[in-house]
Amino acid sequence: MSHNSPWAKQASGTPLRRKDMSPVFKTPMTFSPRLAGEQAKPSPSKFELWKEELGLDEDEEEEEASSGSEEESDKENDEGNCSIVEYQSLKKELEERNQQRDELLFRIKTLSDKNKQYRTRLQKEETNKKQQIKIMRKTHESHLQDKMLLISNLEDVIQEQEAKIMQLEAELIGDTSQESRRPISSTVKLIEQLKQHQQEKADFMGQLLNAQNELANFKDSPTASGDTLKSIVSRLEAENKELQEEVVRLGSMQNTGTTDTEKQLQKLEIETDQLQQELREARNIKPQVIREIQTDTAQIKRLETKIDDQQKEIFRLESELKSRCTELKQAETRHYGKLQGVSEEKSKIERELRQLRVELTTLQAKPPEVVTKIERVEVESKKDRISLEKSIQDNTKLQGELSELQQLYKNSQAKLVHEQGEVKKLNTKLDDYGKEMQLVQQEMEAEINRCQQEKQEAVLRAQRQADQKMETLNANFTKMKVKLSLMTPTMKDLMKDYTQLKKQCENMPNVIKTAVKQTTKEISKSISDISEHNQELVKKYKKEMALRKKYHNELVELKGNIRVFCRVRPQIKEDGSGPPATKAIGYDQDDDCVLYVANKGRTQTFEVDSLFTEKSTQVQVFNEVQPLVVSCLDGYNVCIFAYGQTGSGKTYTMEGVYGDAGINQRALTELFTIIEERGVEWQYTISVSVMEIYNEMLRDLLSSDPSYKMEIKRNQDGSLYVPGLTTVPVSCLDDVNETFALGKTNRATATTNMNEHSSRSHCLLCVTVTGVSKTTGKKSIGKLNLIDLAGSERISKSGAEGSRLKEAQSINKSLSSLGDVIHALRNKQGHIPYRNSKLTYLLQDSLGGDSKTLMIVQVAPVEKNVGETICSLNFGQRVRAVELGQASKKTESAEVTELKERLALYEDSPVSTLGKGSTPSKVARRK
Ligand SMILES: Nc1ncnc2c1ncn2[C@@H]1O[C@H](COP(=O)(O)OP(=O)(O)OP(=O)(O)O)[C@@H](O)[C@H]1O
Repeated sequence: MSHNSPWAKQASGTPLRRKDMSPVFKTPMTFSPRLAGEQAKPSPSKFELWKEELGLDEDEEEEEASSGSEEESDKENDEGNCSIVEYQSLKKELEERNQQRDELLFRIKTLSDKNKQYRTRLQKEETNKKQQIKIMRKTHESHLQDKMLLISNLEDVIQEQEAKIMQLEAELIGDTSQESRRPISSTVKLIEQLKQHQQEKADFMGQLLNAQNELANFKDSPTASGDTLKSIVSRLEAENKELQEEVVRLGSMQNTGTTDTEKQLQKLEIETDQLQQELREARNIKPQVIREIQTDTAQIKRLETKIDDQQKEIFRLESELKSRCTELKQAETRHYGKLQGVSEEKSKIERELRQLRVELTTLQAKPPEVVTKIERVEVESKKDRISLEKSIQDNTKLQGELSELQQLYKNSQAKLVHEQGEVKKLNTKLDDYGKEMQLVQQEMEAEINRCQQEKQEAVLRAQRQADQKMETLNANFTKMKVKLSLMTPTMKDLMKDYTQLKKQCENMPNVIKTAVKQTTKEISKSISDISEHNQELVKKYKKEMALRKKYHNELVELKGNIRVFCRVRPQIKEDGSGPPATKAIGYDQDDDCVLYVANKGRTQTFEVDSLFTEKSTQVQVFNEVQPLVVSCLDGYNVCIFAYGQTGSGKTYTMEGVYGDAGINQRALTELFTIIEERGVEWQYTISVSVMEIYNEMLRDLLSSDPSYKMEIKRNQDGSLYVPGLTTVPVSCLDDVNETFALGKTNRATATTNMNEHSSRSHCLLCVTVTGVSKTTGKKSIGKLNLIDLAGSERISKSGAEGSRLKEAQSINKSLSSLGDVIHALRNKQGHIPYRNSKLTYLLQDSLGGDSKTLMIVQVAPVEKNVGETICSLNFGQRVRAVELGQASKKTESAEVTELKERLALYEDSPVSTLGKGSTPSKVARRK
């Protein structure tokens, strides 16, 4: 953060006023006059400020408030306009300031971009530097490789020297005798060879030192790779070993030489040890160096310090070198001393030699023992000379070594200076970049400071303008206040009104609550009234419905309509499951004679005379048909037949199941009960006959030969009868059950598959009730036909073939004949086609005569039977429209009966018919 920042000022101990800190774009409307240092004045209300901001005309306000003078209003108007103009100019200025601020921000952004560019350049320079270091490292490596080559060359030279030494040794050992002959020349040769060896050794040492320096340099160089360092160290070790061996070898060679050389060798050995020590140190430093290599470029600084260390090391080496030079000088002086000693000895020996020569001459005459002595002395003097020469050679060699070492030192120093120069260059570059950065930063800071100053100035200017604005506003406010004082009486009135209204408003929730309560009460009361009314209406409706039914029944009675009941059987397991087994029949809640059938998304409504749902019991069904059944006791012909598709429950309704009897059994039971009740006045006889129509063949199921085809005949009075039909008198329920059982047995013997057969034939139970009044002798003959029709079935749907097809065709024929008859009756046609089928022909009396007829339409409740259900119900609707005319009782007086009996006897005609009302006790003809 720059020190020019306003926050910096605040921190320095002179706290900034809030006013100074407010942003340029602060709305003057929200500025507090107290903060502006103005005299305390009542602050304008929000409403006034809002008006001011919107620039509402003062004039308008005045017009609304009071009828003030026009002059005053004009003045105010001008002032208002003035303030708007000022406000707009302030706004413009603010916008300009904002633009300036944006420009400044843009400039700051460009500066920061520049800064980024500089940074990237710096990074580039750094990478260049790194590359330079890499290149340097590579050159070092190449240097090292050169050195290695040199070492290998030296090795070759050593080998050559070794060969030479070997030769010399051989010469020394093998040719002692020759040497004795040419003592002086061989000694000189040996000395020369030794000198050569020493020079070579010095060369090696020089090389070794070079290698050592290189190693030291390399050790300090952070750029050398760990692996190469490792290999170089190992190579140097090997070289060192070889050199040591060489030294040992040379030592052994010189073993025969002077003790000075031995000392020299010892010194060299010490040096070698030192070198080894240094090598070990280098090896110890090696991992550290590797770690240093692995660090990043930030270690450049460390490198610098290392360079310093190197310099120190160089100084140390210099001092070491110096000490070695002094040592060498000392050795030289020692050598000179020794040489002097040797020369003195030589002169002494020469002297002695001369003496000895003299002696020799004197002794030449003496025995050969003296000659050999002379020779020995000669040899000894030669040896001394050789050692002297050797020492001189050593000395010159050591001087050569020294000069080489100095040269090497100079070279390494020059290198060091060059590298230091490089580092300095890089440092200066870095300094330059730093300076550049500082300059940029300074520029930026100056820019930021300038911007902040401008900002502050703008804020101050805005502040001043806001103050001015506030002054005008305050003036306006005072004027407004005056106006307000003028307005006070009206305001008071208004306030009164307001308080009254407020009170009213406060009371409003209670008023509303009470009103709501009252209304709720009223509503609930009216609802209860309505529900009561509704209940009453429902009652009335039901009453009406009952009445309607009653009247309808009466009407039906009068008109002789065929009654149509409907029974919906419950769902059974044969219906299956899934969508086809869903229920498709619904009922009306209020009207128990209406049912709905859902078919393909549409609902069809059917009305019947009585409806029995799935829940209806056999008892309920019988209770409904009971009056009809009982009417046969009064001499009426009654016909009840069940119609419907296969499996819709016709047999269940008519015959019932074990333990839950159907209409047939219950009807007879009921008849017996009533007969018993009427037993005082009436004497009744009941006879039954059971028939079936199968494939348009009429069969007597109580006959001994049930397969015999029966015929239907007409009496002279027009009534129908079946000649030879078996009629069985029944007087109790057991008789009835026995008769039914016989009928069933005969039905079973007539076919191999009873069940199939039973559903494929129409079954008729004919009950004849004859009653005679015990008092008047009046006779009544009533007939009750209970018919279980075969199931209607669509051939295409059932896919019937063969005998099944024939059955279906005959059933459909008889049922369609029934339909035709119903159609003709309904349309009151002249000709009714009864004779089209056995069924219609047999039912002629019941359908067309004066009988009471009831059809029970049986339907299955599930979706898959909807088509058949609708067909059956449609048929029921047509049947229901048929008017047969009022049924009449079949009664005759005692005289008529007597006459009839006489006539019968006269005619001697057999009387055992269905239609004639013959005595049921009579046994069938064929029996
Ligand atoms: N109201 C009912 N309650 C209980 N089960 C019933 C009812 N109506 C019919 N069923 C059962 O439905 C099945 C078929 O009934 P039923 O044999 O009476 O039909 P159907 O119309 O006489 O057939 P078909 O024309 O083939 O002779 C039977 O198992 C029967 O017990």
